[in-house]
Amino acid sequence: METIVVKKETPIGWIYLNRPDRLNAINQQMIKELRQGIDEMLYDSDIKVIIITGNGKAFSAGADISQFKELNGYTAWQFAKSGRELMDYIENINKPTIAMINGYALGGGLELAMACDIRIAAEETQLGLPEINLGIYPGFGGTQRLVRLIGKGKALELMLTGDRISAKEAEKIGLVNKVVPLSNLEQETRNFALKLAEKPPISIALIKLLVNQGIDLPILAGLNMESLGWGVVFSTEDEKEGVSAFLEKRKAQFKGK
Ligand SMILES: CC(C)(COP(=O)(O)OP(=O)(O)OC[C@H]1O[C@@H](n2cnc3c(N)ncnc32)[C@H](O)[C@@H]1OP(=O)(O)O)[C@@H](O)C(=O)NCCC(=O)NCCSC(=O)CCO
Repeated sequence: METIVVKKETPIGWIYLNRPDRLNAINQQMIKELRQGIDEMLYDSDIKVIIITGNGKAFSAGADISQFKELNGYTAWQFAKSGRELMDYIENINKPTIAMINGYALGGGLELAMACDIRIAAEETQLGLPEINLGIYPGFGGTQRLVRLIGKGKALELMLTGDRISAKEAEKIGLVNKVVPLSNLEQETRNFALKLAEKPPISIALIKLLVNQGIDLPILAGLNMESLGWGVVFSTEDEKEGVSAFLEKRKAQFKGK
């Protein structure tokens, strides 16, 4: 693959956006290769958590603007659709994902980070959806995901102004989960991933499904899904192990069964 690098550090799967001279701008090829990289991690049962990050001085500065001049109405629609479908796919996979954000997370770069379950950013990071300054608007799911993450008022402010905000401000409004010094970014993200890797995978998959699908359902439908899901978790070996470990005062060892 030319635009990303994948590295397995069991139980963590690392995916590096790898166009550093273009600040990891997302082109059609990267969209295709990201899907392949995600699938490689998804179908490897030894990989429990996926971390997406950027090589060089940015997570990603967004969609590749140099391709925009070639787009017409139809191909622009197709490009946005393929980027947005990638983000939907990442959001809904049944393994946890972490965006490890360094430098810039702008436009499609922030939309990719928002499709991940957890965002950990270095202090120097700047985040934003500056598409409006190009005479367009966020097209990889940003208009929908940002509202759901931080609420309508602040989401509109960020999208209408196109302003960049600091990592600290992003943490304050709930856009990132954690801000750390750049020198600690990799280790803190790894530690977070290892913590998630110890949790029962079936519970993780169900929590993701309930949250991601439930948010768009009438609350009673979501609550019913939650109750029904107990029928699934209570039929797993991990539930037996978790409850036994508590009663026997030992640490549970989950197997994803
Ligand atoms: C991120 C910025 C603020 C960084 O500025 P700076 O440090 O000065 O670095 P640059 O010289 O601008 O960038 C280095 C190099 O990368 C190219 N580049 C940066 N971003 C992109 C991009 N999105 N697409 C294509 N290429 C990009 C830049 O042209 C430079 O190339 P050279 O050949 O060396 O000149 C600044 O780069 C910036 O503001 N970038 C654009 C951010 C943006 O508008 N993102 C939204 C894109 S639209 C989108 O994402 C749609 C999906 O919703």
